[in-house]
Amino acid sequence: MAHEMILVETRGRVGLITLNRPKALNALCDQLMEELGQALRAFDADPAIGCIVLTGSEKAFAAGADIKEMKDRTYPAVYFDDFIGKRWETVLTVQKPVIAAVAGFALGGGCELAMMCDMIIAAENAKFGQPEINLGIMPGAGGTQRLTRAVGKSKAMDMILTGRMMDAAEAERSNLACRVVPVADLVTEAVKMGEKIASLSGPSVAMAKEAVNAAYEMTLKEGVRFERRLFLSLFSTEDQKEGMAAFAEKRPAQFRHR
Ligand SMILES: CC(C)(O)CC(=O)SCCNC(=O)CCNC(=O)[C@H](O)C(C)(C)COP(=O)(O)OP(=O)(O)OC[C@H]1O[C@@H](n2cnc3c(N)ncnc32)[C@H](O)[C@@H]1OP(=O)(O)O
Repeated sequence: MAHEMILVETRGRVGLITLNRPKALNALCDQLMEELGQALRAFDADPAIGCIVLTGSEKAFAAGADIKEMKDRTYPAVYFDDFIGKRWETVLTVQKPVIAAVAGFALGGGCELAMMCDMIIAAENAKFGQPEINLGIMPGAGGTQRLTRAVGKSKAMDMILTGRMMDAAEAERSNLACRVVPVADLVTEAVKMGEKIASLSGPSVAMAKEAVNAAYEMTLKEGVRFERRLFLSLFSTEDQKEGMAAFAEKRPAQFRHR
């Protein structure tokens, strides 16, 4: 399907989605979020794709929800439209890993969207923030929860209550980003990481992702039990037989994602 606000391409087994609304710094309007949801669902359903990279421009990953679009909305309108919920959370339903490759501003909903992904690679110029407080609102797409889990209460309070931005080095130090790379290398590095993941067994990658994400929602005991169930179930896959046989035979594994 044709998209106006995102670019969709494939690089080997990696699906690359680029937010492409440069004049508005990739502000996340309803249409953009609909298009993003469609692209994510399509890549998730495509057996030729093993990992997804989501990126923006050099200046902005995304400067948040579209303030001009939402400023005159009423409470009944946002309530009955399930504003945020139904359009924003598709990324959370994707079984394949999603890497956020962030350059420039990742603010408000932009930071929240990046945090909904499975990991964040930051370019050296990345700036993360939850500046909603300056607009007389607060984060509404998971920022108070995911930022707090990532960087801890004190730093999350600092950012959310003052609107202060965090640069890439601080984001890596604070566990918000898994690595920092030069701006010019961002997409190449993210795709390289995506290709590595996509070359591995699809079922084990998807289940490992599910188990790590479960750590946010379960007690340690429940999470370990959940992990054990998934781990044992992988002995029913061809890829487990192939991966272990390849090790024993000292040759590279040929995973078939089943
Ligand atoms: C999801 C929720 C519930 O959590 C809510 C939110 O996300 S609320 C939004 C939170 N984000 C912000 O408050 C950031 C708003 N933007 C800025 O503060 C600045 O634009 C900046 C610091 C990111 C960049 O500043 P600068 O380089 O000076 O560029 P600008 O001239 O300000 O912006 C260029 C152009 O983009 C438009 N723009 C930027 N952000 C948004 C936005 N979030 N929504 C709509 N439009 C946005 C800006 O208006 C400019 O366009 P023109 O007015 O020149 O046409």
